Amino acid sequence: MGRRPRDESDFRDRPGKRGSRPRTKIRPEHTDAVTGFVTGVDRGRYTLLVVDGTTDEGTVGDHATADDPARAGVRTRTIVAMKARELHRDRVVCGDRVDVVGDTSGDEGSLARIVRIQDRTATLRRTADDTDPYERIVVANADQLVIVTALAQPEPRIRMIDRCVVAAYDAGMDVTLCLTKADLADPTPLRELYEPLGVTVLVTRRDGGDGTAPRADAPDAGDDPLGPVRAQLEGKISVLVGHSGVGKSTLVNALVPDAARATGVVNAVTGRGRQTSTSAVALPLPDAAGWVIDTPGVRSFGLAHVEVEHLLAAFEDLAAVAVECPRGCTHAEDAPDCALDAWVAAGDDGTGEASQQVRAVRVESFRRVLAARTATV
Ligand SMILES: Nc1nc2c(ncn2[C@@H]2O[C@H](COP(=O)(O)OP(=O)(O)OP(=O)(O)O)[C@@H](O)[C@H]2O)c(=O)[nH]1
Ligand SMILES: [Zn+2]
Repeated sequence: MGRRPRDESDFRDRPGKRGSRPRTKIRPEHTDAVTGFVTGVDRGRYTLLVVDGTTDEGTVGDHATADDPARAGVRTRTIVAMKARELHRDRVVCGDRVDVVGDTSGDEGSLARIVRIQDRTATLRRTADDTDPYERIVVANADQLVIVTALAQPEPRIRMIDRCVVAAYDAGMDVTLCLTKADLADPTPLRELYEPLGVTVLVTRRDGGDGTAPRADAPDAGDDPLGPVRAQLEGKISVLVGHSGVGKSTLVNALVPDAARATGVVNAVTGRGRQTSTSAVALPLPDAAGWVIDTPGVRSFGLAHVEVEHLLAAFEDLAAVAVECPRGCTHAEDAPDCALDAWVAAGDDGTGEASQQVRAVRVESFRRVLAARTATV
């Protein structure tokens, strides 16, 4: 098993010619830095949210002590920043929390400086293709990947979904599968394929009313037609991916009423059209109930960097079993003496553990995404 290939964030760790002498002896402390939450990146200009400590009356309010501008209920203001030279080639991505100094007023024409990238909880990565060892971080610190897939028009592509699942689990993120266009096809087969993987499955359909807005395919949707979808997004940072035509824009526009305007703000700053932009953008859900990160440029993930053991770690029950595997076990279907097979064969031992069939489906599902890691699409 190879080491995880280096990416840009490892740049500073690279030993110099004379050992590990740091690049700069003394780094400025920047004790006056505030935390920014990166909501957009475009051509070296970063759109950030910072905590706005003042109230409407101009006095310092409770929010001054809040430290995370992405948290629900925190009052924020938008600023524009550039990367300080000391960050070298380190990439700042959507979802990052950064230390920012300089003019953080957000006034027109103001430009602050990002001096540090805070530790990331999750990093969603992609490579250009599976043979490319160079990986790029696409989004940082997201809680879940929401894979938007149409049940028809276009037809769902299992292999693509599996690959997204692998990328998310490798990143340390949860997975939600949002099946759209339930008015055209039955969601049951896909639900049965993904629930054993620990994936939350949501279903939406075209609303019978005005015909355009989607609604959740649940009997108890209540007043809010997208209630179950919103509940799954609440308080979280969710990355949405999906192929063209699956209804992702329809969904985002329904969830974030001023999504078009919000992305328009980014355009105003950069003078660049949304359609040609391939960078991710974070959109706030109403009532500060979480964030949706739209990824217009990301249609798939190269998985060259994903290690089997890292992926396995996302399947806690299987990982516990696999400690009994022979050294270097691939855990694939043809792996000799893989402990997962013995676990399935043992089935229900009368102690109330999962039955043989449930175990078999679980292992099969794991092996399917494991295979998708290296299969060509
Ligand atoms: N029948 C049906 N059509 C839908 C549904 N949701 C969206 N559509 C239609 O599917 C088409 C594609 O929807 P979009 O929201 O533009 O899809 P997208 O994934 O954003 O695609 P791009 O804009 O190309 O990235 C549009 O004609 C929508 O009206 C649905 O639930 N049922
Ligand atoms: Zn094994």
